[in-house]
Amino acid sequence: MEIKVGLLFSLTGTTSITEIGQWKATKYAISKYETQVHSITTFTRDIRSDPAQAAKEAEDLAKAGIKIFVGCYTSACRKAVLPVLEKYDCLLVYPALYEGQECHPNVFYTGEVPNQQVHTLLEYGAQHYGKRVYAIGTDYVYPRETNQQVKLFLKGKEHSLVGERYVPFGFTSFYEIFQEIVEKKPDIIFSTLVGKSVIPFYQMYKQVGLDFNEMPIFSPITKETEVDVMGAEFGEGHYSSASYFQSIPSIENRQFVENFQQFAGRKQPVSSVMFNTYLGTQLVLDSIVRIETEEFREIIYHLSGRKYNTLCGTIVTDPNHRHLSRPVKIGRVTHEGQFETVWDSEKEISPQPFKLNTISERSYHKMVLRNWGKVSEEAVLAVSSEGEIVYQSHQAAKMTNWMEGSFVTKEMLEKMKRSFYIHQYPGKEQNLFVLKPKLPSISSKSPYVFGHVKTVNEEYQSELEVGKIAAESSANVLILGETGTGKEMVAQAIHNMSERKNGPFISVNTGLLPKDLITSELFGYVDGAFTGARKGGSTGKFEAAQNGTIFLDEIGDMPFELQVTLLRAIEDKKIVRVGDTVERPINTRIIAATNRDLEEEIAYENSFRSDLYYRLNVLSITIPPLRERSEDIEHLCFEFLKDFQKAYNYGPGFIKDEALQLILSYPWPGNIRELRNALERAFLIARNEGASIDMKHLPKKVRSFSESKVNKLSLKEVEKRTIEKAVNQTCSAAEAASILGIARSTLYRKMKEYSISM
Ligand SMILES: Nc1ncnc2c1ncn2[C@@H]1O[C@H](COP(=O)(O)OP(=O)(O)OP(=O)(O)O)[C@@H](O)[C@H]1O
Repeated sequence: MEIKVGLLFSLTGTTSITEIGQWKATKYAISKYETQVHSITTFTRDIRSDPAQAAKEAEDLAKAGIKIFVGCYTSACRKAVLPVLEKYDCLLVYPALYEGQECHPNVFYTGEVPNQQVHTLLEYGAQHYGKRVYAIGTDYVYPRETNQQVKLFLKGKEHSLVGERYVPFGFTSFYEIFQEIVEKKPDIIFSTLVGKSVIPFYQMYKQVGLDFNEMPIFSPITKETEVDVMGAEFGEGHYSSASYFQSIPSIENRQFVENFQQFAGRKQPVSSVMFNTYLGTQLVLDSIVRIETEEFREIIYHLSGRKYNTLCGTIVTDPNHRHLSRPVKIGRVTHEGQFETVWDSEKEISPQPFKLNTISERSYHKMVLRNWGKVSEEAVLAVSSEGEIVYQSHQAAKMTNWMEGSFVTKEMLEKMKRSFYIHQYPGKEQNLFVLKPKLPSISSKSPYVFGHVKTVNEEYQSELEVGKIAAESSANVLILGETGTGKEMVAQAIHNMSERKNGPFISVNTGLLPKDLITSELFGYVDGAFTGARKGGSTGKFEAAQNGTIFLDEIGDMPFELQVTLLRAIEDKKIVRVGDTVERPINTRIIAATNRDLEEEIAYENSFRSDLYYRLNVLSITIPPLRERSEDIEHLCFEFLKDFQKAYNYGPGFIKDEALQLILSYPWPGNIRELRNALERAFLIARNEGASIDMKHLPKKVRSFSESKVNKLSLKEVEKRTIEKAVNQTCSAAEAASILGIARSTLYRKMKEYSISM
């Protein structure tokens, strides 16, 4: 008899580390039949961890007359080939542990289902480590579905899920997740990560200093193959469960491992996923040979209810849903990278692929929600009619700290209403909530006041404490902050609160002055000092600020060669007018400001004198940009509205909720100045209409911001890649900066931001 078998495995792609071993196991099982009278031809297709590729390859082979398939490790790939199996009357041996919830007539399932593998693991974890579980998984069907069952299981046992995170296929940067794990202090970590993400996850576990004796990882997936790739030192002490481990000490198993490694390569680890693949292939080939047909219904019928003695004990094919009853073991990784059995069911555990009272049955349009939640920065929450949280977008989880699967109590709802603006979209089976954080209202938290500057932001408040110290002394002050953050207002407040308050406050923007006029503006000049000089000469700003304060704005823009003159004046407390020889004493407090990073300029650009910097920077105040203190936006808006009402006699005193949300989420690159201007414009238009301020009154770039958020993210990505490319192509930062057309200091800053190294 001639048998053709299609092998659908990912020989490349993120899950290839597991699937290559499965592919070898299938070939090994088939090789056993090659000596018999039957000829078996295999057709291998690399499905590249990609469901669409799996469906395409399966269809191509099915069209060519292949009836028997083995493979499709991920549930996404399996689900993608089901229509092909139906259309061409084919059989798939699906040899991976999976989430259950399926009983397809064309599939023979030889992997473990959650009640066999996951529940046993969790039970063992609770008994030996504790009941608080943190779940981390790859973002696709198996982990999400498995965790739904984990939640049901935990709820029934009064255990708790303290964290639940999903990462995309191939994800590698787990640092932030480990920070969360450390914060939440679970007793065990339950991992359903698949593919290449498994390796950095276990490696980083060790690097961040976690202890497997305190908080081990329990994973139904991470087996001998993955431990081999990550290195035994990273796998050691963690747990998995399966029917089969390479370390099963029987003579038969040692023989099997020996023979298989002779076939597949000496170093090939053997895992349960591979054993299940070998077993499934062997059982199906046995049936075909016995009943002499490739007709899938006949094969299934022949397999149903059969009992087999295998290397891991007795296995029975369930006649109803074609999953296997089997014994299950829990193993802990030794320092040699093998599993030491710490628990053994000894008896078979029947498969229960269908959980009762499933959450997913109720989760209407869940996939749509999930996809939306991924691309959107909105905080989206779906709550079933019974009050269960059936879905949270990443943002929502971050904001609420709630868990999927938990129930919203009355208190939680109250708290939600206090903290968020809630847009509710009622559905048939569940309600959708979109949450937007409310800022603490002005009345509930009175702002910190420093002159005319008010803030509820704690970081800014502690900076302004330095302002109070400055007001009580005569020390020079350097104010740092982006344009429009209110540097001049802070300088004015320091002056007004100081003992010089009755003296003048003179503001000079050194950045705006023409280079050849800076000295005469600051220090004055005598008659005939230069062409065009006013008759009788003129006093400069320093003298004008006598007994008061001089505010030197944009000090970072002052030409390098003039900085020394300024330094001398500060050190000697004397000035000489241009064209004069007489030294005049000055009693002026200096407050300087800049939006540039002077330390970087000193270090990398050599465009600012360090001695001047240290003279000016006796006390420094850094004003956070508005995007980092969005809690200040609401009260600023209302202060501005009051100012405008006074200035224009009347006008709107309110901003509609939706417009306020937009204002709160916009990053305000021009800071308070931009906010004030935007609001003044909105005030005037709304005033004309006799209405409150609404979305339509805001400037277009503010209105279009929320739609462009996703693009903005990718712009950042593009920026990162461009810098990486320039850095990789060149040998020095100077060269890379010149290719990019940016200052070297900017390049260093960006490289730091994106963690790029030379
Ligand atoms: N705390 C505040 N409360 C109310 N208005 C403020 C506040 N801070 C700044 N503003 C307003 O924002 C605008 C910009 O402020 P200011 O000129 O002090 O900023 P700046 O940082 O010195 O700007 P630049 O860097 O461009 O010189 C002004 O209209 C000012 O009135």
